[in-house]
Amino acid sequence: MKLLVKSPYFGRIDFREQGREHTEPIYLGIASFLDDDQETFLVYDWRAPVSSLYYDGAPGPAAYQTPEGEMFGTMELKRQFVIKEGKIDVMFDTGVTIGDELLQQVLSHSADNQMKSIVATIQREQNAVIRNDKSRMLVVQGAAGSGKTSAALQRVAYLLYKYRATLKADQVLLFSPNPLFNSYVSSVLPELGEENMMQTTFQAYLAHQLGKEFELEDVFAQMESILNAEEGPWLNVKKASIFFKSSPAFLQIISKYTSLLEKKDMMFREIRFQGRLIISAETMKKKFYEYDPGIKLVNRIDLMKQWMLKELMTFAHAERSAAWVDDQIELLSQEEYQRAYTKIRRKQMGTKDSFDDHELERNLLAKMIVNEWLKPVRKWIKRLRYVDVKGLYRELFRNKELMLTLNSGGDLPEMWDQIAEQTLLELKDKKLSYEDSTPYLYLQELLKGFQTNTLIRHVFIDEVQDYSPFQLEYLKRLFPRARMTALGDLNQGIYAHTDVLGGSLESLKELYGAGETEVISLTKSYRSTYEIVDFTRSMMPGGENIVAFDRQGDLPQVIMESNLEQLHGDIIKDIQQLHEQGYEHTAIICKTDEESKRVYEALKETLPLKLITKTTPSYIRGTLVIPSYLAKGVEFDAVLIYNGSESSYSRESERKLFYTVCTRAMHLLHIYSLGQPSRFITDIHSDKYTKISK
Ligand SMILES: Nc1ncnc2c1ncn2[C@@H]1O[C@H](COP(=O)(O)OP(=O)(O)OP(=O)(O)O)[C@@H](O)[C@H]1O
Repeated sequence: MKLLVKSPYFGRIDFREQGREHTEPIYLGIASFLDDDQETFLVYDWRAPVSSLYYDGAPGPAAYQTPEGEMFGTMELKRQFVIKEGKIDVMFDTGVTIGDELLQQVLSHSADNQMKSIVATIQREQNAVIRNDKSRMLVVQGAAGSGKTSAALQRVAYLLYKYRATLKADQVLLFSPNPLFNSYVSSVLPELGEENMMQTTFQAYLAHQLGKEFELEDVFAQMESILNAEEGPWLNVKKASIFFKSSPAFLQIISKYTSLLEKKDMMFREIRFQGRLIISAETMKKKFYEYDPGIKLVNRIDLMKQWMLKELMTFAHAERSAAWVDDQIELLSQEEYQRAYTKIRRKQMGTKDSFDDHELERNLLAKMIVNEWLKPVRKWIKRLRYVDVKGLYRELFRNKELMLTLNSGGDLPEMWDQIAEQTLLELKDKKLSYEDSTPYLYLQELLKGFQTNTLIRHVFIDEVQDYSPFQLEYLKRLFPRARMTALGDLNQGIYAHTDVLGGSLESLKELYGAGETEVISLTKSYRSTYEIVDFTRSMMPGGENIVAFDRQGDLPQVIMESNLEQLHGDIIKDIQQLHEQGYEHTAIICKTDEESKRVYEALKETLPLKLITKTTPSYIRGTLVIPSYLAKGVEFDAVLIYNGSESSYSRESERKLFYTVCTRAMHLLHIYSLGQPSRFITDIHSDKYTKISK
């Protein structure tokens, strides 16, 4: 209710139902508002069935879906309002779906460090994304700035409204590209009067599962090492390794591997206590293969747990008479002894044992001490740590024959020996690279049982092009009861593994099957001015399909600098001018974290800069210095590319990265270049940008 005080509604449609004389004015707002009679709607929630008329239809014959079926009639008026502090600011009558005037107004505003809701100006194709609730998997492929994230968030609000009796905000989970992005989008749902959905990153999930055992490389560290690497053997091996380990083929290999392990070659970790062997790996292996081969691998491993706990009990029993136990009893302080005494008495209550007998007392204390000392071992067994996942994963890279068999005789990557060597070295150091983390986790779960989450009903994956097929398959298994909404843009696939998606998000259909998947394309770009979209789309093959929203601005500038001092001087002047012109939320986008830090250090005395790193908790309003890959998903009034030179952006694999950073600009794009500009720029027709040589 409070939400409506300042701005009670943003739209009005006059609708006459078929066969009726009376035309009803329908006001739309971010929530419903009823008259005192509690029956008459004065304002309809934007998510109500009738509200879809506003988003989908133009004046004339119109229809909308109701739970009882389709309602036909005529829309006689469609009006848009901007109401601020309870006063009508502007008002338009529109003929087309949603008039461009209001959108023009909204899009000309300044950028912010937090995303805004778009309910007043949702476009028809975005509405289709928001209200889609039929398919198990909804794939949204959309150009940069086409409103994918916006549509996703309004969709969450829509689902929470439509299924309010059964769906709660904590049953909806959004996977964001990075933790910063979580903060960027976290204001939208509260602005719409809804509780926020759960948010996480894939990295956070990996860290939760594997972070204790390994030093994990995160995706940003992987990116940083690739971007900073010189062309050469290391880079080639790394790329080949990423490509292979992210592919569906490797997923198959791991599945086959576990089938093979059902028959032979399982590996276990022996159990020792105080340096003494309790159960050897060989004994465990023997036991494992003694179970009925018809029993599934995971279940056999679980059966082993019971057996091992029993073995441990036998061991514990015998251990009570060991000399070290007597030593420990001697070492008990008066206080500990008293505590033990009370504890044992409590346990012994009602039995005939008493603490009066000296031998019995010793036995009871011994039992307690041994149990206490063996607690970690018991926990270790209960957590199935005896399964040697690391050894088994290592084996895949140590044993080429095995790998070839699992790959069904297919070719391994050309640089297999180097890939294997590199992987083994890292494992030895207890390190797990980003490309190994999901496969490793997958193997672990196949062996120990999948930890599924059945609470979550809707999973949203933003920037889905940044996930490997392997990771997506993994998420599908992790959330067996959830529907999935995947939003992405292949042109922004900036990570090395993203090529694996094979050039089309259509391949995502394979995840749940074409019958259960719907793909919606958003081709119109709203974020940037016409000039910026026209420039950036020229960088990408197929970019001509991106439609620019007609909001005029300056041509992008490409400023060629001959030395560092001059570059820095011009950037300082530029930022100062932008501030004077009222552009407050701007970014100097660098290629890497390393470069960002250098630029920040060089300019921070003169400019009020904020450095963004992967550990920064939230985006701040102001002038940011930010590495390319952390600028994903967000936007700025003006973007200054720190060095868009040929020496900095020349690898074909960096084209998408360059495109992604340039598309972060809403109103102005200034690309600085130390020396010759990147080929990604010079390939573009020169009338699409202003070239300035300093
Ligand atoms: N219908 C709309 N009405 C008003 N603003 C909109 C609309 N659609 C998109 N926008 C604006 O366009 C900008 C880009 O939207 P959004 O970030 O959702 O796009 P995206 O497709 O996720 O972009 P990218 O893939 O480049 O990160 C935002 O400022 C958003 O508010």
